[in-house]
Amino acid sequence: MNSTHMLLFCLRERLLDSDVISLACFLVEDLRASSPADLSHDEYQTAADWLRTHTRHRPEVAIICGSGLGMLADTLGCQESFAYSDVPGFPQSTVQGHAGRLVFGVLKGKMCVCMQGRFHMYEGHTLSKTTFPVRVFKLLGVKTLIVTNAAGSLADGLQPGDIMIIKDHINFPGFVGLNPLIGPNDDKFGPRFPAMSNCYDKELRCLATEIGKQLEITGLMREGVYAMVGGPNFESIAEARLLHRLGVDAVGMSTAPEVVVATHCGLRVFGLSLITNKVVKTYEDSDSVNHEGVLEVSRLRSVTVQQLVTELIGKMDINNNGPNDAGTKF
Ligand SMILES: O=P(O)(O)O[C@@H]1C[C@H](O)[C@@H](CO)O1
Ligand code: HPA
Repeated sequence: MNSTHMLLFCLRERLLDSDVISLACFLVEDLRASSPADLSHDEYQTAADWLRTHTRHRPEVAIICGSGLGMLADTLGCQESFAYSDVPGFPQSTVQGHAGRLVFGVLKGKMCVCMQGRFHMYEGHTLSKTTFPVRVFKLLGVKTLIVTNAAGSLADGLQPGDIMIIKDHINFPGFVGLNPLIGPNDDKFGPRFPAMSNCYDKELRCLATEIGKQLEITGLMREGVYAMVGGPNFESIAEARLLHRLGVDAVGMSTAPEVVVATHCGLRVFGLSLITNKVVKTYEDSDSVNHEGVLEVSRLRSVTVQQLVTELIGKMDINNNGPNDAGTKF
């Protein structure tokens, strides 16, 4: 059932009023038109070639830093960094807590590249721009992508400061046709219909849990399902209740498109959410979330996240490309 069918179903079942349906159909079509896979292979290649000529680093692991988690990049040794504005094709970061730098370096003997700041759909970037760096990383020879984000908790067992290892995601924008893979498929990157049932690598999730035991932080860690909503507003109480009933453990405004594109091109993915707030689910609760509070919790826990990611990179088998890799095509 596509989004228009879904809206018509709601109308028939008298779940929504006809004016709301017309407006929603209009918005869905409008959003679809603004986010096709509109970049050519050459545009990714140009960025990758530019980076290859400007650095001698040849990264195997890429890390995307979530809100307030940019200091992950500070731990890299032998650093070389580039402002996004200098790299051909890279969009600009516009969100506080996302510095807008690409940092190359070495962590535990492995060559890494770190995005100090990511791109979000709500900033007005098309989804192909939002996920642009992921394909550039693939062209640079990256095999594993680590995604981190700040997220609100819907699960009773997840408190601010906890770390949720992402087991799976719900890509809500994808339900209404906002998917970075929409448009002509670039077969050089991956298949028209990629599977998403293995997108968060099981071996890396197990390894992270083991590392959590060694770091004595198991009390802070659990696995869960992350849901991406479009943002930029935080959830209404009715939306929070809906997400909770759907089995979502943590909600945020990023990550899913990056993981879809990474899985499409055969990258192995590990994801974690730093829980920065409880999502308000009752009308009696006078709490409300704000971005400054999100950044504060992220920064307070960033050393722990840094230790977990560093140990994970140190212990991961770089030659295991995970179940989605159909062989490198470049
Ligand atoms: O980039 P992430 O997903 O970590 O950022 C989250 C979602 C919003 O961009 C912001 C809200 O505070 O943090
Ligand atoms: O509660 C939240 N909702 C959506 N995105 C978020 N990012 C941090 N916290 C949240």
